[in-house]
Amino acid sequence: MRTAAATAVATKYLAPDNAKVLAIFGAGGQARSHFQTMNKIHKYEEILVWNHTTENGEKFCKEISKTFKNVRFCSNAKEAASNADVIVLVVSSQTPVLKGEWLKEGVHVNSVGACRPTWREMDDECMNQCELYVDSREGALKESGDIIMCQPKKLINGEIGEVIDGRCKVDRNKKTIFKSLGIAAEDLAAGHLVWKNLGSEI
Ligand SMILES: NC(=O)C1=CN([C@@H]2O[C@H](COP(=O)(O)OP(=O)(O)OC[C@H]3O[C@@H](n4cnc5c(N)ncnc54)[C@H](OP(=O)(O)O)[C@@H]3O)[C@@H](O)[C@H]2O)C=CC1
Ligand SMILES: O=C(O)C1=NCCCC1
Repeated sequence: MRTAAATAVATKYLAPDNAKVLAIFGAGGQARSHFQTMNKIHKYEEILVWNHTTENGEKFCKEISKTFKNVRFCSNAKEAASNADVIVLVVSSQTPVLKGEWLKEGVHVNSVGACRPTWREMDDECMNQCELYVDSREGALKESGDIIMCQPKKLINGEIGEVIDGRCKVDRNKKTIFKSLGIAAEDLAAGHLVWKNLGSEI
């Protein structure tokens, strides 16, 4: 849940205000926790789901349709991506599942998978079309295959903490990526919340 909460915070600061369509790529544990947190940031009118196996994608859609009616499985990744204002990539892929040629103007992409230096989930065109924000510069330059392998070399616009505290200005009309790898501050914040809510139980 702390990973999905971090994505939701990044989306609050980077996505267009009037985001109406959310695309989720993937149908595993992270897809489920992201479905819960992303709905707290925008009132989406439609959710599009793409997964590399149709069976698991349709199962995930059926599950979330109990609480969100307008959800649709797309067997074609381009269809999901090209209609979305916000995209969440939560796949265990080693090669790109998202192409830059599919992206809408102003789209915000949350890249949560591809957490190893040799793994990709976005192609070079996607990387090069977007302004790039990360949770940690140090982590991103060591762990993100999408950043390490991108040609030409991709510059990082800022850390999300710098956006939140005002040191880094964002143009929400531009296409943006938040590259998430997970940082200790997220674990500390999650642990603190658990501790606070345990109250007199401990
Ligand atoms: N940034 C961060 O802080 C964190 C990142 N992660 C990363 O997020 C990703 C998803 O995690 P999680 O949901 O827990 O994992 P799950 O195993 O629960 O789900 C993985 C998803 O990826 C799909 N998938 C598997 N192989 C491929 C492939 N080759 N191409 C495209 N899709 C594929 C699976 O489809 P199917 O089941 O149908 O095969 C499934 O939808 C992982 O890469 C994980 O490392 C996880 C936690 C924190
Ligand atoms: O922060 C985490 O937790 C993880 N980050 C990337 C790989 C999976 C777990």
